[in-house]
Order: sequence, then structure tokens, then C-alpha cells
Amino acid sequence: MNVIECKGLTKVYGKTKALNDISFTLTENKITGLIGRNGAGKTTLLKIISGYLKETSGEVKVFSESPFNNLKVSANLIFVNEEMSYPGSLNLGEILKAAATFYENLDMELAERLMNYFSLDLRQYHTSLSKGMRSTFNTIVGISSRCALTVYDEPTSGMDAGVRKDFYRALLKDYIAYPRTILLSSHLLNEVEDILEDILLIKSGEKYLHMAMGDLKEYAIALSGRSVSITKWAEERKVIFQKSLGAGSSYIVVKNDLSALEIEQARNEGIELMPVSADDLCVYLTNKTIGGIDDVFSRS
Ligand SMILES: Nc1ncnc2c1ncn2[C@@H]1O[C@H](COP(=O)(O)OP(=O)(O)OP(=O)(O)O)[C@@H](O)[C@H]1O
Repeated sequence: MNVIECKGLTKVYGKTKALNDISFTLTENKITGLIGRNGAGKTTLLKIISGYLKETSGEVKVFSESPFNNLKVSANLIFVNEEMSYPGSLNLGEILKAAATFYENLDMELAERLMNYFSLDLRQYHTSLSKGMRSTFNTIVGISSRCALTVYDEPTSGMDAGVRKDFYRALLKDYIAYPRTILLSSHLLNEVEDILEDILLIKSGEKYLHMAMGDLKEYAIALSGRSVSITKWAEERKVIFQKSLGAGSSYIVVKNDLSALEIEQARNEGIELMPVSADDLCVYLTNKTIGGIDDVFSRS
């Protein structure tokens, strides 16, 4: 079943086109990572899906309905981000109780065990929490609500490394026990790649790719060797990333569509072929230039 369907989704803020003609479909019970650089449009996309913002044009359907101001959609969806605010008069325990009246699958026992593990007191107030503790509480609400669609926007912002790891582990464990559709945004693919099944990469408001994590790991290949040989290989294909290694050597990343014959030919020319990590590849694909930051310092 399709949980999210976007067709030609566009969002314009004044003169800024935050999303430009994005189309994709998410099927149920998968964890998808929405990856993109600062300003790529991740928050805008997640807010439209979650019904907080209206699209400018195109179509978005969540559980086959338009999500904007739609109570039926919001009862089955939780959007977790750092802007989550709660009535100041309620303590954390009361917030959880109020959430349980809206989210019928909320597991209060799990929420309390997670609160205890992360040293959060049910009697504390949201406003008195540190940034990292607020994120931790918000993610506890997100996990224990067990909504059919859980949307996280940079859920670990402010958390220390230990809490981040624990959060992703808790999310994965609960997801395995209670499968649901999870869409989470991050700039840092290496932090989330172990729990992702699919990746949706956006760049400057446009969909760049949407594929299984396993396919992303095979998407590109790096060639390293003498610059004269590498230049020849680069001429024949689209280069995703390139850098000089000094002493007449270069490194390029290209799409992994080399034939067995080409691979043999490259090796015979003394070129080393290497895999490219999914994390590095996402950075290269979303760089503004194919040389990355080195281009700024290059005078030639
Ligand atoms: N309320 C707004 N008014 C005007 N422009 C906005 C508004 N919200 C976002 N934008 C612009 O839309 C674009 C996408 O912003 P968005 O916050 O969706 O990106 P993002 O990928 O979530 O970024 P980050 O990773 O930095 O949080 C940016 O150019 C941003 O400046």
C-alpha cells in the first residue's frame, strides 16, 4: 500500500522555490531517509507531508488523502521536530497521557521505560529541559506513539553521541517489533544508514535519487591512478567527484556502469578501482561543484 504519494510537488515561499516538481511514492512499513544539504527543502517537504504546510502546486496524498489540516491523517501520523511545543502547564507525564488520548497505539509502558533509561523525570516540564533532553523526550513520544506514519525532522539535533546511538537502536528495535512507515531527515547519512532501507536524496528542492540503500552502495565507483590515464577515463563519462592526489595522480568517482572489459582495461593501465561509501557519495552528489571545497582553493 502506498502511504505517501507526491506528484509534481512544488512549494514557493515568496521568491524562493523550496521544492521544485518532486514526485515519489513511499510504500508502507519501510524506513526511508530523506537526505539533503542545508536548505535542500527537507523540512518543507516533511511539513507538507505532515499537513503543517500547504503545497503551492502539485499533489500530495498521505493514506490516500490530502494531509493539509486533515484530522484523519494527523491521527495516524506523528511529526517529530525540534519545534514541538506543548502546553506549559503540563509536565512530561501529563503530556504523555494527553498524547495517548490522541494516538491510540501509544505504549505508555514503553514511554516510561525509555524516560527512565534516558534519565527524564515524568514530573519535569518541557520548557525546563536542555536542547538535547527536549529532543530525547520528543523522540520518545515519536517511538512510543507507534503511528502508522512517523516523520522525524533531524531527530537527534542537540543529542550527544551516546543518546543518538541509543535512540536509533530503540527506534529500530521497536520498528522490527511493530513495523510502520518511518520517514526521517538528516544531513548525516553515516549516522542513519544502518537503519535505512531506502534513501530519498534531494538537492536544491529537487529529487536527486530514490533507491534502496543496497543499490546506493553500488551506485558509484572510484578510480585512482596516474592523472593522464584518469583524465582519459573521465572524458568518456559523467564525473561525480574529482580530486588531485598530487604527484601526477588523480581520483575520480563515476557511475558504476563499467563493463567487465572496461574494468580489466582500467586495471591493466594501473588504475585502482574502489567502492565509494554511501555517505561520501551523498556528499559528492549534493556538492555544488565536482571538486567540492578544494575547488575554492584551486587557482588553475
Ligand atoms: N518560512 C519560510 N519563508 C521563506 N523561505 C523559507 C521558509 N522556510 C524555508 N525557506 C527556504 O526554503 C528553502 C528550503 O528550506 P528548508 O528549511 O525546507 O530546508 P532544509 O533542507 O530543511 O534545510 P536545513 O537542513 O538547513 O534545516 C531554503 O532556501 C529556505 O531558505
